[in-house]
Amino acid sequence: MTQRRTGHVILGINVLVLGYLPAAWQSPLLKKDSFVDPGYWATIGRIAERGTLDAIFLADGPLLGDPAYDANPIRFEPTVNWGYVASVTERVGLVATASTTFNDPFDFAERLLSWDYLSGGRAGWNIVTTRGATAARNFGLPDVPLRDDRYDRASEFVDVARALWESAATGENISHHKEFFDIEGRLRVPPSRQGSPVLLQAGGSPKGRALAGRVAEGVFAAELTKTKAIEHYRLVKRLAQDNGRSPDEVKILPGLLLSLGSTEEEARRRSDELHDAGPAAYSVNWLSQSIGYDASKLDLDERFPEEVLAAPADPQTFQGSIGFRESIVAQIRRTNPTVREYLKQTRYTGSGHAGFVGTPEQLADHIEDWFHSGAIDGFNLQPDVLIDGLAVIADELVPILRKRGLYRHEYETDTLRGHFAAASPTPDLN
Ligand SMILES: Cc1cc2nc3c(=O)[nH]c(=O)nc-3n(C[C@H](O)[C@H](O)[C@H](O)COP(=O)(O)O)c2cc1C
Repeated sequence: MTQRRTGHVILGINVLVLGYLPAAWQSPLLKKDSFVDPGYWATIGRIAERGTLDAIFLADGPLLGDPAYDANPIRFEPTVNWGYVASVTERVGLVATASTTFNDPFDFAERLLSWDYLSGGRAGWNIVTTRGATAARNFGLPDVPLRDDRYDRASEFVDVARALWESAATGENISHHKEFFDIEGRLRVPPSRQGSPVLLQAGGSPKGRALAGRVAEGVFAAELTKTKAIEHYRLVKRLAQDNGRSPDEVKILPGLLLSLGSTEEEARRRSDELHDAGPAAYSVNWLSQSIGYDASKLDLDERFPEEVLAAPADPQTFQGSIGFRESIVAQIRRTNPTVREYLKQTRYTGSGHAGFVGTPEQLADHIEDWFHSGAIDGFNLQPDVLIDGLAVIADELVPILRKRGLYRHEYETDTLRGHFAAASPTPDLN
């Protein structure tokens, strides 16, 4: 697909609190308590809005993260965090990740619609099913339910939430009696300016993609190569069509890890310095939990054994994300590195998500290429250190994209759903 597309890309920021690299907290621009400082969060919201960005995201799980592979183990609950940021911004969309495994749909639908209403119709929900026993133990379970069961509940959960949001508009009770939930009633909250929150989805297993095709208006994806990204882009858009929807109704937004500098050398130096300032075992631990194999047992100077790359012994009980795992394994198979080479490589190309190290001009080239190749509708950008990385996006990348006709000059709408609808339509899928 090489046709030139009309319209503009979508730009989201997965904030990851202080940034995606574990050394982000060492930035001289931060205070020791920035991650919980309302002033920090107001600044992030305002910089995003200065760049007329579409949305800021918060990835999340209901647990204290493990610093061995989680750069930001402590976070506020996302809807509350964004509720505060909504009060100091006007246009930027705000996306909160929340679990369908560990929430109650009535309570959650009411909380989300309340927040959506109060933000002026800027709320989005990133639907996830949560991985890992640590989260499960916070809810009285020894481990999370099996993946397919989690997605069955997710599917019904989303149906209930949507029906309840509908009830806010019609004033009629819903009567839902199915496998997971029994609900007779309606919400007391009024519909928001955009009707109800925008639905996003993250998770690339077959059931994850099926859910996206059926209900999601945006997908937060993990793509390491353009070829795979194009394949998955077309797959999810087709799934939407199979559900009687227009492919435009679901926007595909892979994550992209960023280290930016005013020259390529400066960007590489920044990336190297930040990586070197983080815990030595971080990338090995990250890889281990992402592929479901203890990578510290691998010989650093050997290539990855086939048994590590083959499908996880049991995809149902494998704790990580199938979507992430697939994209990492595809990358390893493509470049066939030793373990040491892979860990070095991922400094610049990303681990799970693709990575980009370079200048804002080069980043604009990359976005333009993937956009016109039909691989993305936009990116969910993930700066190494958020506070200055975000400023470079707003003040340097965005003006370049504008000059190239790839981004709008001002907000065209004031709701998140409006921002998505105003972006580029899907190119011809045939
Ligand atoms: C790009 C991407 C981002 C994700 N972000 C989160 C997240 O923030 N919180 C979470 O619980 N799960 C997240 N997940 C999805 C989970 O890992 C998911 O809850 C579950 O394990 C199923 O994922 P799967 O369909 O890829 O196997 C993400 C998945 C992908 C591919």
